[in-house]
Parts: sequence; C-alpha cells; structure tokens
Amino acid sequence: MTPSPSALALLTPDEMAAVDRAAIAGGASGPALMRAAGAAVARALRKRFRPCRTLILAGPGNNGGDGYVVARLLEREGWPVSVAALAPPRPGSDAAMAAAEWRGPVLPFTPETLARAQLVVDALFGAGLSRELDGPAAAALRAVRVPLVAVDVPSGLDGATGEPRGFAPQAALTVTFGRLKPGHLLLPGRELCGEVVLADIGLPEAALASVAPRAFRNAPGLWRLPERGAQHHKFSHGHVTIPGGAAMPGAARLAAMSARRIGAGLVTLAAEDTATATLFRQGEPGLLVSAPPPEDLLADERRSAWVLGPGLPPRPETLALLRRVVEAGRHVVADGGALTAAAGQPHTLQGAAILTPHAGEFAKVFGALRRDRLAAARMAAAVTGAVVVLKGSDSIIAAPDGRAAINNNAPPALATAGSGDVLAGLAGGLLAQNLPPFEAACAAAWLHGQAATLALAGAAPGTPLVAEDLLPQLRAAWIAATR
Ligand SMILES: NC(=O)C1=CN([C@@H]2O[C@H](COP(=O)(O)OP(=O)(O)OC[C@H]3O[C@@H](n4cnc5c(N)ncnc54)[C@H](OP(=O)(O)O)[C@@H]3O)[C@@H](O)[C@H]2O)[C@@H](O)CC1
Ligand SMILES: Nc1ncnc2c1ncn2[C@@H]1O[C@H](COP(=O)(O)OP(=O)(O)O)[C@@H](O)[C@H]1O
Ligand SMILES: [K+]
Repeated sequence: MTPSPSALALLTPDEMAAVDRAAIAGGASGPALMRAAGAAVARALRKRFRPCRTLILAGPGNNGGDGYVVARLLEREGWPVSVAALAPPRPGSDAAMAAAEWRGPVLPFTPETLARAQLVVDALFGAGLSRELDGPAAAALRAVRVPLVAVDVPSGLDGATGEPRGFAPQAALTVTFGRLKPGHLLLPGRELCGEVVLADIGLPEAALASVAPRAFRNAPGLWRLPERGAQHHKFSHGHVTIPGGAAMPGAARLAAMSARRIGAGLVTLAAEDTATATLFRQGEPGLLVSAPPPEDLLADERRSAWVLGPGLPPRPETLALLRRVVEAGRHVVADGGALTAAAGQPHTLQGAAILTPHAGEFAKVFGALRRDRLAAARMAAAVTGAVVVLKGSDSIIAAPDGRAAINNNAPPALATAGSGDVLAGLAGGLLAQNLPPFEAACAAAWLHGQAATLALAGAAPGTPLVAEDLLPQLRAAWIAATR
C-alpha cells in the first residue's frame, strides 16, 4: 500500500523533542510513552535474539529511561539482565522513575562489566545528544564486541545528519519511535543503525501534526506518476530534447531511452555535428534525431523539457546553450558536463529545474561538501532556485523551499558508468509530463533504484549490473510505483 506523506515524514531530534513536548502538553503521559518505547525495544529484541547475558548501558536522560524499561521487561521473561549506568537520571524525571522500578543488578560502568555481556543494549544517548561522545561512554561503546541493539539511535550518531559526533557504535538493530530521523537514512548513519525498526508508541496524531516536517523518505506517496487518459496524445505527454556530443554519444542515448520508457511522448537527440547525427540514427527507431545546431530546436515551444549535460563537454559552449534554453523558458535538467561547466559559478545554473550532481560535481560547483550533506543540498537548492539531487547511495533531493527527500532504495551496483545518464533521462521525461521539479526528481530517483533492484532480483549480493540493464525494468518499476 502506498504510504501517506505524513508516514514518510522524517523528524530531526529537535523536531521529535517538540512532538514529545506537544504530546505531554496535550495530556499524554511521559512515563507511558517511555514504557511503550521500552516495550517496543524489548519486543524487537526478543524476536531476533535468544535469552543471553544482556547488559543495558543506561545514560542519564530519557534514552537511559527507555533502557531501564527494557531491562525490567526482559528480566520478567527470565533473561539474565544487568544495567550499567553512566550517570544517574535527574531526580524527579521520568527516567528516574523507570530506574527506580528496576530492582535487578546495577554493575559498575567498567570494561570488565562489558566483557561479560553477550548482548548490549545501547541506551546512553538518543535525541538529546548535545556534544561529541568522549570519555567512558565512547570507550565503552568502542569496546563492544557482541551484538549491540540501539535505542532510538546508536549513541553518538547525530539523528539530524547521519554523522557520528566523535564516535557511534555499529548496531545490529536500532529501534526508534514515532517517526524515522534523517540520520537513520543518511550515510554513514544508515549503515551504523543496522536493521531499523520504527515502532508506534502511541504519540497522539495532533502532537505529530504540530510539527511541519521538512524532510521525507523518498517513496511513492510523496509523489504520483502522471496519469494517461484517452484524451491525451503524444504531445500532451511532452517532448524531451537531449543534446548529444561526439565525445560520449552513449550518455545522451541512455538518457533518451530512459525518457521514452518513462512516458515522454517524443524524445529528440539533438546531435552537435553530422557524424553524431548519423550515429544517433542507428539507435532506437522510435527516437527522433535532429541535425545541428541544437539551438534551432528552441523555436518549437512544444519542446518543453531539455536534458543538458550527459556526455557533453564541460565547456563554456555547453553552459551558453544551457543559458539559452533556460532563458527560452524551458524546463531543464542539468547534469554531467553542464554542471562541470558551471564550476565555481552556481548562479549560472539559476533557472534550471533540476540539477543532478554527484559529490564530485557538487563540490566543483558549490565548494567542498560539508559533513551535513542534507544542509549542503538545501543550500545549493536555495542558491540556484533549482531542485538539487545530490547523488549517491543515499541520494538527497532538496527543493529551494527547504523540502528534502532521502532516497534509500538504490543498490550499490548502480555505481556504474551511464547510470547517472539514465537518472537524468528519467527526470527529464517526468518533467516533460508536467510533474513539478521536486516530484519529478524524487520519482526519478526512486524509479532508478527500483529498476536496479528489479534487475538484480534473485542475484547474489555484489552482482554487478550495467546501465542498459535498467531500461527493461522501468516498466515494472513504474507498475510498482502505482500499486
Ligand atoms: N520522542 C519521544 O516522543 C520519546 C522519546 N523517548 C526517548 O527519549 C530520548 C531523548 O531523551 P532526552 O531528551 O532526555 O535525551 P537523551 O538522549 O537521553 O540524552 C540527554 C542526556 O544525555 C546527556 N548528554 C548528551 N550528549 C552527551 C554526551 N556527548 N556526553 C555525555 N552526556 C551527554 C545530556 O546532558 P546535558 O546535555 O543535559 O548536559 C542529558 O543528560 C529519545 O532518544 C528516546 O529514546 C522515549 O522515552 C519516549 C518518547
Ligand atoms: N554506492 C551506491 N549505491 C547506490 N547508488 C549509487 C551508488 N553510487 C552511485 N549510485 C547512483 O548511481 C548513479 C551514478 O551517477 P553518476 O555518478 O552521474 O554516473 P554516470 O555519470 O557515469 O552516469 C547515481 O544515480 C547515484 O545515485
Ligand atoms: K542510544
């Protein structure tokens, strides 16, 4: 079933804290939420592990409070459980109440205690992480050699950015509450969390609705693919134009084939010279090929979407063509050569609809990538007024208005030449069908990952693919998105 946008919402630790405050202000009970959180962790843990010597590392805040609840519930079922507290909870807090209900062993927070555990529950810090992890907390987590189950996030992981602050341990399982955080999806956080379980702990809908989310997990439900009806004709499905150069003609061809398969009514490869035009004419029969120069095609206003960059040289001429197309009011996806041609001059990309840089291209255009890549992508979108797809295993799609989506369905086999050209073609094909830029970019990234997943179905981990393998999977990816 397609999830609703609110179910796809990602909340930062600060936003989650605001939800928590709104819930309690609205009459919810803090201790009851804590009991539900601890119960969710205990449940997830029982499903995956057999009873064994389990050590709960408890911090001073509510994350530690959840840990005391886990200890009590597991012990009640006969698990050998002990707690090592980094520091006692603040008197009078919900966590202090949970700690008071724990009657089992409390061991010193030492390496010897840790060495005896067969399973560790990391309940040191969650949403309240306020500084770098150091001292005994970091030393203890670094010393863990047995499976670790993280409460909310592995301690030290910044839930807003997915970056460790000082250190964060590798978890086998992370159980979080109410909504995922960006840090559960952004690398390296996604890998450090291990399996992620999102538990409903009964946070009231009104409290969740009191915070307007700015980030989302990218999936169908955040966008809808265009509909096709009897009244439509090929021109109403849009016309995509893709200039292609002699140096790397395959890149434009891959983009063109992808734009067609995602429903663009017409796709033209605009050759930069006659030899390239001859080559393009030997390609798919349904592709249109135009003789140079590509600028001549601007006279036809039905050519509403342009994909500029796959296989084009990073030269001033490429940037000049981009400016002419943008100034003619067309929707532009800028990729590859068009981005590199704008190195150090992000303002020259203003007016484009979608930019699709990988990390290297991003750094060339916008400067060195910050550790907080979500913030960096948002900054790039704000500066250019374009939707920015910062490509990678955890592609970030950021809109100029601050909305962002994180894509997490892309298998590593997508790291292969030409795969980015397919993505650019998908984005252009969807723009041509009148999807707004943010929706077109999000849908393109998801379909791209889904096509790769389908191409690899049943294959052993590590099986490679080539960009061409994505093309025959795009129809099934479309079907999966409309289910
Ligand atoms: N969302 C919800 O609705 C629900 C959330 N729940 C749970 O609450 C958790 C959030 O709890 P929380 O706000 O009490 O913060 P938490 O993570 O325990 O840490 C704060 C303490 O740690 C300290 N501290 C911080 N960093 C440190 C460092 N590097 N090194 C050393 N100390 C450090 C910090 O010190 P301070 O900054 O105050 O000096 C403070 O004492 C959340 O993750 C979830 O598990 C559930 O119970 C149910 C409902
Ligand atoms: N490790 C990875 N896991 C998943 N997807 C990846 C990974 N590395 C790259 N990708 C995806 O593959 C595509 C590569 O694009 P790009 O680097 O522009 O390649 P090219 O220019 O050769 O087509 C992007 O969509 C990116 O998100
Ligand atoms: K934790």
